[in-house]
Amino acid sequence: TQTTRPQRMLAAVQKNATRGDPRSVVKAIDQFCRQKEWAMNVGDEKGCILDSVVTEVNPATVLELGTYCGYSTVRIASLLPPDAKLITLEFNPHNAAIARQVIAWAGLGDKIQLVEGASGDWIPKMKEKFGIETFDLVFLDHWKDRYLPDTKLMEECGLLRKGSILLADNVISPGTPDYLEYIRNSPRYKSQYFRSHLEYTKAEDGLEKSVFLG
Ligand SMILES: CCCNc1ncnc2c1ncn2[C@@H]1O[C@H](/C=C/CNC(=O)c2cc(-c3ccc(F)cc3)cc(O)c2O)[C@H](C)[C@H]1O
Ligand SMILES: [Mg+2]
Repeated sequence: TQTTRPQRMLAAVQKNATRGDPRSVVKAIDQFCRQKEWAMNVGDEKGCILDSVVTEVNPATVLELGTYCGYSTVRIASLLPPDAKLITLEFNPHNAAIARQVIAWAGLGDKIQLVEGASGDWIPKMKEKFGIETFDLVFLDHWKDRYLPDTKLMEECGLLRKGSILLADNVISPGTPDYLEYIRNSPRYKSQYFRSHLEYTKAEDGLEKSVFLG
């Protein structure tokens, strides 16, 4: 029977990456997407911007919205300090199952908590279920029309503190107009656009980095 793209991506990781070596997992997925099949991972070019933000913030707590196959999950977790925690939300069970295996192959299981469920349901439970006070860094990469409602929900749930960083993928392609309008005009955020390209293509895309001012 026909395999899915996430399954083929996982097979490429298991074939070409070294167990326990997160950067080789990232490299294997990028090669698969460049040489075999495009997939909506943040990719190598925007990934370098993501790396620089993660390194600069050096977060103890990270939330990722939209795991998909775990590419950015592994990329972020590979740069975290020893006791840091990354919680990633994925509501599609098939994607979650693939991502768990990608994360395991990278050997990052103890840094990453993959929660299978919808952001709207789980953001309000972060404190009680995971003992999280606030997030130092949030990476938004799920459905583009959910960036704004979920950001407002995180504000309401007190999950952002003065200095928390929001990093949003795809603010140009596919685009997140309502989120950009809000975050760039709100006095509660200071935003910066990092121009880049849509993963594995020459089309424009970029990441919006926003600091919550409290
Ligand atoms: C109500 C649920 C909300 N809460 C949720 N809670 C938990 N998990 C959620 C929630 N909403 C979604 N997810 C999961 O996150 C993933 C979804 C990711 C979505 N990403 C894109 O659509 C995209 C498109 C392009 C693109 C660009 C150009 C093109 F031509 C084509 C494609 C590029 C990109 O870099 C992109 O990230 C995953 C598939 C999905 O199950
Ligand atoms: Mg994306």
